[in-house]
Amino acid sequence: MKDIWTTMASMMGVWAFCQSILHIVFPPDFRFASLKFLHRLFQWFSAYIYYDITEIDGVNTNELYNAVQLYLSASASVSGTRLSLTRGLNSSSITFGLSNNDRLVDSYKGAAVEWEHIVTQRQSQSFSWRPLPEERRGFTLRVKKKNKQVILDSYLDFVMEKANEIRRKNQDRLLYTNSRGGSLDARGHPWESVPFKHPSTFETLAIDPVKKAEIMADLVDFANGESFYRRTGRAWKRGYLLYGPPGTGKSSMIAAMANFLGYDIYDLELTEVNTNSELRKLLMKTSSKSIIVIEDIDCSINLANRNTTGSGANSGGQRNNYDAASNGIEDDGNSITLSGLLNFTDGLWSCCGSEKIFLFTTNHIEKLDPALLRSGRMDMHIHMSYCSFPALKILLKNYLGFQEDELQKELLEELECVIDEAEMTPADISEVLIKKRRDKNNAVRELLVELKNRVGRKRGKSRERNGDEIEDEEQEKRALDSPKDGCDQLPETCNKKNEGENGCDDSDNIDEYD
Ligand SMILES: Nc1ncnc2c1ncn2[C@@H]1O[C@H](COP(=O)(O)OP(=O)(O)OP(=O)(O)O)[C@@H](O)[C@H]1O
Ligand SMILES: [Mg+2]
Repeated sequence: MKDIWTTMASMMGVWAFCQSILHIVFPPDFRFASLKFLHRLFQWFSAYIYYDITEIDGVNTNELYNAVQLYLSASASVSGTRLSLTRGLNSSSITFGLSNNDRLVDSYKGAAVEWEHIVTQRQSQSFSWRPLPEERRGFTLRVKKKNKQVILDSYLDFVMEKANEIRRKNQDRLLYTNSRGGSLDARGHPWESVPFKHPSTFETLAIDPVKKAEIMADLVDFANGESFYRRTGRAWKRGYLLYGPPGTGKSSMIAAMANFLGYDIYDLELTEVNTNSELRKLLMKTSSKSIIVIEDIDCSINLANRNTTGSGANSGGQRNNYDAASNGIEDDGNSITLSGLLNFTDGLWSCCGSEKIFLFTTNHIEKLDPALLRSGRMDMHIHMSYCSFPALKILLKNYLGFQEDELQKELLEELECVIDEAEMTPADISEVLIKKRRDKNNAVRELLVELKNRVGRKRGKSRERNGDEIEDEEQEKRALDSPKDGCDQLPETCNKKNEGENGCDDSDNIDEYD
């Protein structure tokens, strides 16, 4: 034992002596250069290559760092023993992350990669426009040199894509609005956002199940159709027009679509947009995987006829048929045009970003210019109609918890008999069901009474109208038989051709459509 200690002491003495000789013979610069050389030599012979992904790239946040953290959170939650937990703003779930100096092995297309999370204290605060965090964080990615190409070519893109997917899944939907007019926020953004928490889903939506399935299949095809759209040279976007009377579920359908696809909603208030270029800027600032909504499009702008601009379809920013008087706005030539809106939905700018849905709603489809309705702009026209019998069954299930076989057969038959003729909207029916929901059976009976009353009133009115029409016809006949001086015009009759969903008493619509 004593011998061992003596040998070790003498070895350490020799080592100290050699070190002092090295210090004298080789100056610090030389030592540094030789260390660098040794490092290079090591790298040359090493089978691995290392990539550092730091949290802050200069003064900007490195998006790749955040993406890697999210991506690894999916695997870390299963395999890690010490994990960091985070919950982001507007996020409804917790994400896991690697703790300091933890490692995780991943594989991609047969290539194994190793991630290490490295956290060090920042030595000194160098000058910067914004304060930097005290810790310097980063990931080091270790890959075999032979796999370098596959990692650079597609693995990092794959990581970014997966991270976006996880972010979308974890984060609440956002509802954006341009209600600030043309002004921008501090980051130059024209949209304001709030978390979107609308509970409407396709399950709660009371529409014909066949139509519902068709819409859902169309949405799925769209969301999965990236390669199809690329192959056919089409912009990856789709337009839906929802039309029908008030209270038939157009807004609820928008919310259901957003919840189904997990998209954000941009609720575009056209009356807040002053020029075509402002409209374009708004479009440019929308993200992919989003639904751009213009509600009540017929009320937002006069869309009767784009040719009245006298300026062609692509004349963004020029004056048009904006009916300043009827909208109570000074016509100062600073207004959006129909052609601007057409370009917004199907022009070159409409495809900035991708995977976007344009969704317009209206109570009066007949008021819209055919150019706006054509395929490519509004690919699918969805008629939201009065409550049908299959839709009623959905409402009864949702509001009262009734399954179809729980209801008396006779009651169901009676409901089926009157529901179409009563022309009651799902909104009106839900109101009846909400009020009486504590007494389920009574609620259905009350609804039946209400439906029957409506049918009675409608039949009464139609009898009155028929009576008036017969009277009118007789008067007309009498007038023709014995024309009086200065009365050579026929009495005005209702233009059935243009009769909208709400009957023909809306003479304004008919005039404008003609
Ligand atoms: N098809 C439906 N399925 C389920 N609920 C509906 C449906 N239609 C309407 N409702 C109920 O009625 C209310 C009003 O519906 P919604 O706002 O979607 O109608 P709308 O067609 O957008 O009306 P408007 O044309 O006036 O904007 C909603 O809160 C919803 O609960
Ligand atoms: Mg609505």
